[in-house]
Amino acid sequence: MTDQLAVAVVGASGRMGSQACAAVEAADGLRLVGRYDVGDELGDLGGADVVVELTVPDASPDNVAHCVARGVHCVVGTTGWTPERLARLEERLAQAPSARTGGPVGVLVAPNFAIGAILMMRFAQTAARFYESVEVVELHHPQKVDAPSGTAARTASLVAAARAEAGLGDVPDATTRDELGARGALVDGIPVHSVRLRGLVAHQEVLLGGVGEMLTIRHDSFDRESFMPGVLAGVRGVADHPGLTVGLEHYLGLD
Ligand SMILES: NC(=O)C1=CN([C@@H]2O[C@H](COP(=O)(O)OP(=O)(O)OC[C@H]3O[C@@H](n4cnc5c(N)ncnc54)[C@H](OP(=O)(O)O)[C@@H]3O)[C@@H](O)[C@H]2O)C=CC1
Ligand SMILES: O=C(O)C1=N[C@H](C(=O)O)C[C@H](O)C1
Repeated sequence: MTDQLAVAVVGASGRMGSQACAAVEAADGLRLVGRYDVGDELGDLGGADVVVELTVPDASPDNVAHCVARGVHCVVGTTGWTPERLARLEERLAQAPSARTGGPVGVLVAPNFAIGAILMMRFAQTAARFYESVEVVELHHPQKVDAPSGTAARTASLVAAARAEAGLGDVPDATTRDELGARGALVDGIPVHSVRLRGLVAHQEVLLGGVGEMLTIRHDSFDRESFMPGVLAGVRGVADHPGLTVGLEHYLGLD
């Protein structure tokens, strides 16, 4: 029993948090030691070695700071981690005490835990330099509070970086009037469109256009079960990845 990894979930009553609790309880070598939700005192986190953080963008940075200050590794699925928030977290990690399990603290911020979504982002990154046009369409359940999705924002950033590295300029677009915002949000210059529809879970298309052709890269999460192997991979791997890691791909040999 003692060599089991102790895991606490923050946001434990939520759609993702409740499934993460069940996945941890069912996993070999893991022990669920705490469930925390809004209004709960995080305190010593039940003696957890690793916290899984699945709350809301406004709460996530403080929850993660609490874990880091106590030397507890953290696997973060919550969205809203802007470059500025990530930079502040890196500063905190540089001053963090050693983790309970030995060595420096690790934090994984994973915009998406589903393997297919990680591959979709990687494929889009690879394809980006070959296409003049690219747009991202993300489609989610209507309970989602943030737009665009963390996955879409991350995809757009990765694609924009790949385009810049290849010397591509702005995506072509003759629009001069868009009072209603019909052309979507621009993330690092890439248009991102958010759909909220009853019946959906989490879906994304990356549309890449060239002369006379189009490539569509699509991923669908039909069930939140699709995120759980990634959550568990994060929990098991975070102690071996000190400091800040953004994206589960870095735990999966996709570097
Ligand atoms: N990385 C990934 O693969 C995935 C990431 N997500 C992201 O995870 C996050 C959670 O999603 P989802 O489970 O659907 O959302 P839910 O709203 O279902 O769950 C969020 C939970 O966090 C609780 N909560 C709110 N504030 C705090 C706080 N300060 N401290 C502790 N708990 C708090 C909420 O309580 P209450 O309802 O009482 O306010 C709720 O139980 C979102 O940011 C979402 O985008 C979602 C799916 C996959
Ligand atoms: O809120 C959700 O549901 C999801 N959130 C994450 C995001 O914003 O990218 C991951 C996934 O898309 C599901």
